[in-house]
Amino acid sequence: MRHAHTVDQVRAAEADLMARLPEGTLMQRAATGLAVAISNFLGHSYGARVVLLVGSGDNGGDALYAGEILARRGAHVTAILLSDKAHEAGIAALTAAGGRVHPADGSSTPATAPSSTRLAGAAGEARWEEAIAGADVVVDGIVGIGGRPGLKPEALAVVQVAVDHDVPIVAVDMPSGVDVDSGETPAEHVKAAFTVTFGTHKICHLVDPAAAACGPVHLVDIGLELPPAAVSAIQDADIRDLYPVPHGESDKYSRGVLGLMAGSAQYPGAAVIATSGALAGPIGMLRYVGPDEVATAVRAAHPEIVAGEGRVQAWAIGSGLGDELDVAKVRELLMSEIPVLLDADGLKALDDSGDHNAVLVTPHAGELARLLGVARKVVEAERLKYARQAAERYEVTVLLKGATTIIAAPDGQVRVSSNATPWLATAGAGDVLAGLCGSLLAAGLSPLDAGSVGAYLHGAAAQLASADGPLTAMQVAGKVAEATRLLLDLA
Ligand SMILES: NC(=O)C1=CN([C@@H]2O[C@H](COP(=O)(O)OP(=O)(O)OC[C@H]3O[C@@H](n4cnc5c(N)ncnc54)[C@H](O)[C@@H]3O)[C@@H](O)[C@H]2O)[C@@H](O)CC1
Ligand SMILES: Nc1ncnc2c1ncn2[C@@H]1O[C@H](COP(=O)(O)OP(=O)(O)O)[C@@H](O)[C@H]1O
Ligand SMILES: [K+]
Repeated sequence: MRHAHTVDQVRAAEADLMARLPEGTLMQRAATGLAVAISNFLGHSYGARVVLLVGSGDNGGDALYAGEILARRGAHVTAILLSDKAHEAGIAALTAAGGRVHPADGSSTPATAPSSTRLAGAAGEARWEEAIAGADVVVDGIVGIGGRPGLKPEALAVVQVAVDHDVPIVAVDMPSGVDVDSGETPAEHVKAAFTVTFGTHKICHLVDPAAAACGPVHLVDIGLELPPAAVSAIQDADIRDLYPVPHGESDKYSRGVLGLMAGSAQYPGAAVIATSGALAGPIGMLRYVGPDEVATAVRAAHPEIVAGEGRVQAWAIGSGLGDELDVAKVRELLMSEIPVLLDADGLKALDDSGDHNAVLVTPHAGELARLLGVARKVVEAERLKYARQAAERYEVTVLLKGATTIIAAPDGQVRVSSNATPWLATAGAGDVLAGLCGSLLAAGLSPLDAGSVGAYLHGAAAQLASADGPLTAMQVAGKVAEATRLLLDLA
């Protein structure tokens, strides 16, 4: 897993470590990692044109010290101060290494800047706009974990010049302006080509919409000792750890039997597609329960299935169920010992009485909004918050679908999966996911593991099916086995 911590957790860990190290050590570690990442990105340091956007805090300090390192390796480094306050020692270090310092108001000397700044500003001739327009890279050291969401007008104006001239922006710790602890982006923010962060990931690196503004995230180890993560992102290696691989003693029953209630006269295809997803998962057998004509269609597409009720280890209920939903029956199943996955129409059977065993629900933002009685766009803007809220209120594990899929358990654990391709946003893709996650539940995984492994395999299969082009839901299902094989290293 890739772990993310809250700002409070990071500050506490930093305070612990700083108490044991000489002053400035952590910032030097951060700045060195940042300088290395920038020079790797550029392919060279000598002669590179680097512009630093420097805010009032230590995030700007990181940028200034990284600028110093790059300047000593022959880069032309210009710092633009966006605040009257800036990291004085960092400014002194940069100017001593030959870097230039400008205020953002177009003059060459900030009236209230430290004396070291004024000297350097007088030496620097180029106006800041020209410096940005001609830069190979702009370093966003405006704000870090101490930042409030949004950019002040002067910062926005400077960032806009970089955007207008297509200059890539490297975010220090995170793109300035995003909400660090929620991944929300309620106001203007930087959109980075990549992000260099320190000590641990922060929630904004893993949760959209902020995650999308980070680009690839490089983690620099600065030696922090951290508590359990607030949010974790599932990775390739986690599939090897969590996937229920059959062994010599396995038979079709012990591998798990899934009961599927999906499809209707109106949406018969959903049952066929969900079955494809389920059979591509780890179960030994699938029992389809639904209208005869849909069962016939499912059997025609998948002769492996068994139609009709029988013993199962989990239920997947809801994809394309339409008017076939039998709320009383579903509620009865929810109260049994058997884990249940609820998707699409099946979500209508959920109540917040807490009278149920292990439940995984798989809504998209619109369905989650209906469950919580809020507008869809509100959920889209605060995805983590609402996934957690629904998990707590309904006492179920919530898998919120989207470019980044969030899986929130009622005990507060949160995982994310972000390996999907936008081509996956196609009708029926959710049915494949419901079948696959149901299959993992039936094979014995907890709702949290079933949701996170299912979402990750679904994303990996979509990448294989897409190869950067269009795909259909059935093609995604058709690639789940190959994705699983690759991730389990059985290829
Ligand atoms: N604490 C440490 O030991 C380390 C901190 N590091 C760096 O320090 C950063 C945190 O530094 P700080 O705590 O100084 O906080 P920031 O550098 O995030 O800046 C906070 C300052 O910015 C102002 N501010 C807040 N929101 C703003 C906005 N939207 N627009 C403009 N100004 C705004 C605040 O008034 C405050 O003075 C980290 O993100 C990381 O880059 C690293 O050097 C690693 C070690
Ligand atoms: N922009 C996106 N990038 C990557 N994956 C996405 C994106 N939008 C949606 N998805 C994924 O596509 C699937 C769509 O599921 P869903 O909305 O339930 O569709 P349907 O109900 O038609 O099957 C989900 O797995 C979701 O996570
Ligand atoms: K930043």
